Amino acid sequence: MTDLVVYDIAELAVGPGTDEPMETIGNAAVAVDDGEVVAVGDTDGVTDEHPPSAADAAYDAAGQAVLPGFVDPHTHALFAGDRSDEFEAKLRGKTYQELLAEGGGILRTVEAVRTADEDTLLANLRSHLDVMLEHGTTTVEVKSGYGLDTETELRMLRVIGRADEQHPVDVVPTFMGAHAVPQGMDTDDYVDEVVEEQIPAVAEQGIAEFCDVFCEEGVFSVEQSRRVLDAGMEHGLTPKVHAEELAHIGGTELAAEVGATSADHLLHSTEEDVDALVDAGVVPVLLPGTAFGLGAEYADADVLLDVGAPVAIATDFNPNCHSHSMGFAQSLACVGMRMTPAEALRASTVNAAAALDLPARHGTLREGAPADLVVVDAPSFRHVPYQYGVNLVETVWKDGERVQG
Ligand SMILES: N=CN[C@@H](CCC(=O)O)C(=O)O
Ligand SMILES: [Zn+2]
Repeated sequence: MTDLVVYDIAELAVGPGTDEPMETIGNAAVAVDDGEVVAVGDTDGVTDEHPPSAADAAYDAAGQAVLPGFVDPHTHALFAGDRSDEFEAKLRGKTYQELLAEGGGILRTVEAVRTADEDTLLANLRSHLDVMLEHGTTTVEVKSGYGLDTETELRMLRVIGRADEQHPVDVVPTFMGAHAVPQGMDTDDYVDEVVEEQIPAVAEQGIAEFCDVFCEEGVFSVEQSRRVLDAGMEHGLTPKVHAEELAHIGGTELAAEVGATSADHLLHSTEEDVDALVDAGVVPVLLPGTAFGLGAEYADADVLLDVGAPVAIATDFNPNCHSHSMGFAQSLACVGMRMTPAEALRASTVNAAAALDLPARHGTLREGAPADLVVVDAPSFRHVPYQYGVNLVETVWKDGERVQG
């Protein structure tokens, strides 16, 4: 017995092809059993073997496209407070660094998160996950990093874990105690605290998978970042790096050196950095929404794509980049970084899954993949970036369960 058959799909995006970023099948169908894709192909072939009338559920997707659920591999989606006034300050010329130096930016969110109780934080995160799911995201990475002390960092990671249990969207937890330096504290002293107190406590509770660091001019140096990532690895946390966002200081090379799963931002990376990433198998995660919001130049996706790097994109959803939508990230990737819609979809699915070390087939709709399916009310995946500013997502299944629409 088949759990679900989606048939008459105008265009099914199955995953990367041998010679193309995204292989598609026209007039397609997909059959699902036990949360997994069990058959995919043209409608006649699939429905002969898995008749819609005999399935537990069937969906006629005539005129619509079906895509793998989006994987958003870089967010700071757990926060409290409101920083919309900083949006205006930045429009009047204030820089991100100036806001942080004045105790604004991340440090303002830290104040709000420290005083918020666990249930409030959970409600905040769940409401953001709802919006992400409405926009087709079925897996998201969420970082801590607005606590900057052991107690609050642990509280954030507990909330991230509870949200993962309660919400249909899969939530991947990343520890980011080294997101900023608490006000009035010496940076080296704070790195000592992250290394000696926060990381062991996080590891003991087993509540994070990755350890990330803001390797940036005026925040954590390469040396300080290396200490954090080394300590994380000693405690079983896989490294990720915020690299070359505001200036070039060597975060990309550090990511390559420690064998990070991903290096993220890369607005100021050089060609040598790109070679180092590719040689080390580090996934480059580009965050076009951040460049858009900062009014900065976009990352150079071409130089990465030209050497065959598995470019991923993410929303970077946070109070400084308030977008939940991977569709909007795709529009920006196309218009701002000249990626093709097929490259942008691949970057939002299979490559984004690689940025989270997810098992093979995640982010595809091939046989054996998790049945994370998104139906868009348009005839092709190309319409997702093309129709910017609207949400085309109509229906979403997560692990074969209908969770949206
Ligand atoms: N740049 C560092 N961290 C976040 C921003 C967090 C914030 O401003 O609250 C980022 O990746 O964009
Ligand atoms: Zn970030």
